[in-house]
Amino acid sequence: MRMLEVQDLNVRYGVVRAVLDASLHVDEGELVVVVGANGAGKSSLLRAVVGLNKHRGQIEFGGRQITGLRAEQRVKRGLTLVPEGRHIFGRMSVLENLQVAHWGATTNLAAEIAGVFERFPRLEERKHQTAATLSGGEQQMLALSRALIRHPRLLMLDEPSMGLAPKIVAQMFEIIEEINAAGTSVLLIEQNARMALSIAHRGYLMETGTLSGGGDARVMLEDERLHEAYFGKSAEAED
Ligand SMILES: Nc1ncnc2c1ncn2[C@@H]1O[C@H](COP(=O)(O)OP(=O)(O)OP(=O)(O)O)[C@@H](O)[C@H]1O
Repeated sequence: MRMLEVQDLNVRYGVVRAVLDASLHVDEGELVVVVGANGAGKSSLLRAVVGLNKHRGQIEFGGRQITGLRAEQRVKRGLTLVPEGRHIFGRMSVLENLQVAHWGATTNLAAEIAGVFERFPRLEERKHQTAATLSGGEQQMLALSRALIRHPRLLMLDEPSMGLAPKIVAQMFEIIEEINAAGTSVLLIEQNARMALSIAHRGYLMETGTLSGGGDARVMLEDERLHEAYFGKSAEAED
């Protein structure tokens, strides 16, 4: 079943056309990645899908049009974005961040928090620590947990590897793969193209606002044309 279907999406900021007629889809259970350079329009695409950017085009989620819905209505339907820069509440503790993320949900808070701590024991050790004092990797775990505590149907992640050490990046990708294997559909946006494609089912390439590809991620990994432009940096990081 189609989880997300985006057709002819356009985002512009004044005269800057950040996303040009972009079409993509994510099927239920899929892990799909959009790779591309800095400024290619990847964040603008995700922000439009969740309703944070003005946009033109069609967006269907779970078989229903969501194009006219506001961001909070889209989130209620199960669409969640973990934005670049993480967006956690720095002055609140880990526990408080999780409590706030759960507001309005009908599930049992204690059970949900226990679930988070089972997945991320590191967060339990630091549950009373102020979020701003966590390491980059721990902050990313907290941001992910804040999204997962609401059991999204589609988890969208904007550059989860940003600013993290290579070892932590590898852990983060493992966690994303696990979340997807446990049944959550994932749309991931990454500059770390090699690693992202190595965990994805399918991949798209974004270049100056234009989206292409959409095929098997393993085939993209072997595509010579992508090697020089997009895999160099991640190859260095692995050395
Ligand atoms: N609020 C804004 N106002 C004006 N221009 C913007 C705004 N946000 C983004 N842009 C421009 O739109 C283009 C796409 O930016 P976007 O952040 O979507 O790219 P990206 O692929 O996510 O890049 P990065 O990985 O650097 O975040 C860029 O040229 C950027 O300068």
